[in-house]
Amino acid sequence: MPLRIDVITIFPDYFAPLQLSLMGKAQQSGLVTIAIHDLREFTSDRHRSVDDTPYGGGAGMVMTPEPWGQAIDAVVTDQSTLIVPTPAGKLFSQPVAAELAHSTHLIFACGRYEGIDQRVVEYYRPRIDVRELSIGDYVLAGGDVATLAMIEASVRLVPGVLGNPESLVEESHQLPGVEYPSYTKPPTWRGLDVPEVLLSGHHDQIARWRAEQSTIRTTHNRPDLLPGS
Ligand SMILES: COC(=O)c1cc2cc(CO)sc2[nH]1
Repeated sequence: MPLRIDVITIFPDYFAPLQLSLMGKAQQSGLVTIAIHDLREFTSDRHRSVDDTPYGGGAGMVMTPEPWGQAIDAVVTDQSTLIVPTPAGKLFSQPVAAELAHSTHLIFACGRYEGIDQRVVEYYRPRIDVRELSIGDYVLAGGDVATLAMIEASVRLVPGVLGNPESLVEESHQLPGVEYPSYTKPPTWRGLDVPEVLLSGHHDQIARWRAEQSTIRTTHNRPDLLPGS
């Protein structure tokens, strides 16, 4: 059963990259089908408007609920998971990507402006799985880039998408923390040598060196990922 993804957005062109590279191949292989929908196709006024001023005042504009209701109703089934990217959401992570990779149908509602009228989430929550997700502690101009990131992170975990599942095995056995540094040919580049141990062929010494490098890097860049932190 291929994973189906429907993206609803006012910027369909943002999703052209999904036709490239790994994401493109995943679609050609039939493992994943991705459809992009222009929210304005679901408006009914002459100006195809999608936003209005916020109740309670405040800066910016809020996306009106009806076009979203029409657009989501056009694709939703009882197997759907509705994902709403928002800075206020739970933090997206590799475990969440793995969950999404094993879903049947994902609907991404890409908001812009100050967000989507909250009643859209309230309306679908009793009917299907609804997840408000952020991709990090910063604010983008809309949910489109967040959706691209979540789709890429999830689709690469769909069984069969990655030609070499070996890289997934390494990833999953990754010690808590960040990855060790990688090197390839040439052995010397602009006077800089590849660490000797990597050319030694001593696999247990290489494994030890890589574990040490991972710990050093994690301590320096991501102490929050160290065990017991
Ligand atoms: C890390 O930032 C996000 O995940 C993010 C998602 C969204 C949606 C926006 C407009 O509705 S702004 C924004 N930022």
